Amino acid sequence: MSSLPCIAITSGEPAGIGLDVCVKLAFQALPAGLVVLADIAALHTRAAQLGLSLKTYAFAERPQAHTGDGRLCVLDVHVPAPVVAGTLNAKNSAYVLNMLDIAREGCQTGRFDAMVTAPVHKGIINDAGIAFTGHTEYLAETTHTPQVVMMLTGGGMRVALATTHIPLTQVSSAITQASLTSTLHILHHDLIHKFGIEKPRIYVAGLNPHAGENGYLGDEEIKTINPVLNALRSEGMDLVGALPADTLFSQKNLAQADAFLAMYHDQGLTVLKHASFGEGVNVTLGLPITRTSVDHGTALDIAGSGNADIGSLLSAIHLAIEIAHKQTNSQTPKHA
Ligand SMILES: NC(=O)c1ccc[n+]([C@@H]2O[C@H](COP(=O)([O-])OP(=O)(O)OC[C@H]3O[C@@H](n4cnc5c(N)ncnc54)[C@H](O)[C@@H]3O)[C@@H](O)[C@H]2O)c1
Ligand SMILES: N[C@H](C(=O)O)[C@H](O)COP(=O)(O)O
Repeated sequence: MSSLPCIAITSGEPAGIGLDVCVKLAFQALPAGLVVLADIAALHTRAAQLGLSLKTYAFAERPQAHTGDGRLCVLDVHVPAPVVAGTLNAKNSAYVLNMLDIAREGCQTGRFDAMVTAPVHKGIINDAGIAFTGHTEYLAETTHTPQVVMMLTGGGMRVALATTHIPLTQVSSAITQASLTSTLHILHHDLIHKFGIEKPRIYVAGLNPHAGENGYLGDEEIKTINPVLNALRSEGMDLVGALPADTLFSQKNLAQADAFLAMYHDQGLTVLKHASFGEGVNVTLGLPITRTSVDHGTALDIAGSGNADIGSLLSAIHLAIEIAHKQTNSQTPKHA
């Protein structure tokens, strides 16, 4: 990597606010070269709709430093059907995934140092006949990574998830001793290597009310979670729990935890997004590439209105830059 990381930004679902926040990015200085993947005509149309004077230049090998002077470096990806802000069209779903594939391949070949994703709409991709539950699972599958971990940062906390985009009825059976062990290994490893935390302390939630109340309110803590925590403690991991989820995120614990592990999506993300929505970052741990993302969805209700906040995208880019630098430093041979 040159001293200026090259970050690919996928603009996401074209009917959503991904294009809005990418246009707004042209007016923000950042310490990186940025390449926005989007249909260039759709990007200009959205800029005009927002009343912003956007200039673009085509991506060659490395983008120039992103100075916030109203220009964007764009890798043009053709969108097949007309783009209407706020109105989904399943004919454009393959385009959304195509941008992800180009960014992911670019990270794998070293063309890009990291990818940052603007939001996609899971439903419309499925409507197009493509099974899709999220970027996290899609990038795991397309990089042939058996397990990854979703973690969000924001509001002074990091919250990782033991399960991601599955129905609530499947959560209990999806948490096995093997999956939880692997999740904690990935989380522990990436807190050290991507976040520079020497000895991470991880607070782990139970699954049931009051962490199962000694088995009277559910036995996943006794049968699955606590045996895993005990085994990993004997490997040297600093783990606290399994704790009742309702008091897990107390101010006292926030001050002491490097990360929390929640058992399912809304157990953890409700708390984090309450504290930081609009500034948070979603990062996929365990991937062979660096990927961060916004904390919000496609917000079809405000697409094209000018009301989309760019805060989370900026935070996601800053974290991608930070991780890209850390990865480079850890790969640089130390000379005596
Ligand atoms: N990273 C991602 O790809 C990602 C993340 C979350 C949700 N989603 C997807 O987005 C779609 C819509 O999800 P949702 O409705 O649950 O959540 P949403 O985040 O799109 O919207 C929730 C509310 O927050 C507002 N909002 C969202 N982002 C905003 C921003 N940047 N500035 C100002 N207001 C903003 C919206 O207007 C809406 O009122 C779903 O398909 C969901 O799966 C994708
Ligand atoms: N669970 C994420 C969130 O609430 O922000 C979101 O659905 C995006 O997930 P992917 O990064 O897997 O698309």
